[in-house]
Amino acid sequence: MPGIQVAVIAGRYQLVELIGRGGMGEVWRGLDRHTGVPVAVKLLNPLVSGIAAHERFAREARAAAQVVHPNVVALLDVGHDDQRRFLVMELLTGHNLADELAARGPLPVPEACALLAQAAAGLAAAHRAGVVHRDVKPANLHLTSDRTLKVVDFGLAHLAGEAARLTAVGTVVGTAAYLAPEQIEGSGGHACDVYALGCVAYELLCGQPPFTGAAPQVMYQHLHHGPVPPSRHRADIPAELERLVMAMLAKNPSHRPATADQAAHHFATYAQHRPQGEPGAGGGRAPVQDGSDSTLPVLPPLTGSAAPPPPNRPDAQTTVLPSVAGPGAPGPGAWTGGAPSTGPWTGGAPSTGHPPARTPSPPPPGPGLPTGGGPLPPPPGPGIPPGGASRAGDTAILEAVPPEPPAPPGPAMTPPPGTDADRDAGRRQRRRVLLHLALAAVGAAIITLLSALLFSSASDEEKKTTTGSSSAVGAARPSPSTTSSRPAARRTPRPGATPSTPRATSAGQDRRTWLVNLDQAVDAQQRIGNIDPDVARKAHEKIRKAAEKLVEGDAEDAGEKIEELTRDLREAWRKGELRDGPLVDFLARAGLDVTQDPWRGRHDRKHGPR
Ligand SMILES: Nc1ncnc2c1ncn2[C@@H]1O[C@H](COP(=O)(O)OP(=O)(O)OP(=O)(O)O)[C@@H](O)[C@H]1O
Repeated sequence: MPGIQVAVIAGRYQLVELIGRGGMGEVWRGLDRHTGVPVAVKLLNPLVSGIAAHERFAREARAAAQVVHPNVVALLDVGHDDQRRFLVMELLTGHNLADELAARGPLPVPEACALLAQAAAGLAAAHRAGVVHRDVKPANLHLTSDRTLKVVDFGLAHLAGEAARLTAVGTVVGTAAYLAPEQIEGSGGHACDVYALGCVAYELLCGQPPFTGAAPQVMYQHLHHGPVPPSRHRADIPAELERLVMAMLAKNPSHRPATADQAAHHFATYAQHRPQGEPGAGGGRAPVQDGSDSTLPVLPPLTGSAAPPPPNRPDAQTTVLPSVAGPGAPGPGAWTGGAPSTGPWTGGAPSTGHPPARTPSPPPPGPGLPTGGGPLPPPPGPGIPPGGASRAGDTAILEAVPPEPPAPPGPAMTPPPGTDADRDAGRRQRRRVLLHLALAAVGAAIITLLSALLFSSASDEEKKTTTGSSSAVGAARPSPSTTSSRPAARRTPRPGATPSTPRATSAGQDRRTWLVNLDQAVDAQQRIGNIDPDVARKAHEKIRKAAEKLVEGDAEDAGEKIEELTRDLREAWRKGELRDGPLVDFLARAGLDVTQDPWRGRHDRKHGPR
């Protein structure tokens, strides 16, 4: 990492060997000189990290500090040394479950269940401490060399009582393949983690997560499709285990196991399961937890069906995605409250493979509230790798709901046509799509207003001499009809149009969240490589300065910083140092199209885009 000159952090932690690099910095094998104990030291890289990364780092420390459990990585110390923030954790040996899956494919049922029991136990401990992980996926489940599973990476966690969320208005963080429906809609509590663990269970058993494909399609499926029952992938899955996994994947959070402890308890039971005729299959450790449900399920005879070959599993990377609902995760009381009386888990209904009926979506925020919603439907999103469709695990800033439904679901997921229930379901689904589109349109207008607020504070002189970015804000505001068309990115701003300034006065926080979004868009652009590193570094720097100005209460200076940034990026685009990607789209959606010279139209680049 640039800037690391010394091998000892805070006079105590000796850096011995680099273990790996993540999105926020580096993790080193280290030695605590005071105790002689080997440790892992995570260092935030100040050069590549923006304000969102700083928040994420701090959040990881706060969340991990509150959870003490054998199935959760232990946080030992936190601090900063010169300019570098650091975390000290217990040093984990082994590898993560994503690597395990890649090496071995689907795991034997008892072994998968033993691991899932441990993961659920760790998550249950987090939930008891008021922490929701929100990014449960195989890569964040670490398997030590003695087969103890540890939940790691609380960088996206939500902490009880926390007022502000890390994610900006209109975004949801997580990894598309493991996102609960309510998380996609911008809300959710610990049931999100239960759902995500259900996705992991599915993947460990079937070799692929329940939904695959491009990220928008995967999110659409999380919202609207039922998963293919695991027994269609492999024959040796006990029916009760299938029922548990399908229940964890219920669209309605109240139809899932009420606690992660319950799931842990049942997985631990299935870990003891021995298929008939198979002596003592190895299951690894499966600690029985202090779950509230003491009724052990009876394992039924094995079912049998042909197992189709699993398609490619998408890489699962943490993603920043626009949500379709407003900010703020509801407290546990909003969606828990005891075992539900209906639903696939507690109601005793046989697993049919049909998605359970959705409860109404979380109510949209009232007027005036900062609502979410990606401003516009996805062009192929920023996460789309050059020359191909985006995948569920790709880094992306995408609409939560794709403008067009993906390929029709298979027969196991679709109720037979013609019944009243089907027609009702169809009507419900159409209403949901319309609601999502409407929310997306509202989100588009609001994010534009936020940027208008930010930029309208620039001085008149500045407005005259800039390339018209302020003017472009008002001119390029999307209308609701644009929700199903191409983004504003390719629309020419009208020079001279004036931005409209909303009367809302909670603009400080809104501007700040807009900046966080912008900062994340720079990160996302960097990940796909379509920005010169120096341009990216300067962009982060300007955003950070703008954020500082906002904190100081100087919105005008903050606006000037962003105007400068817009000019820099226009120039970078012209020189070929910035190409299509999440940052360009993000700015375009805010009415700041850096691909256009507002006076002459689209720039001619000196160099081709790719
Ligand atoms: N406590 C630990 N002990 C040993 N290795 C660790 C520990 N924590 C993280 N690592 C390893 O260090 C590497 C970097 O981890 P880090 O959490 O920074 O990034 P990541 O999880 O890969 O990405 P991101 O944080 O952006 O999601 C990974 O290979 C991870 O397995």
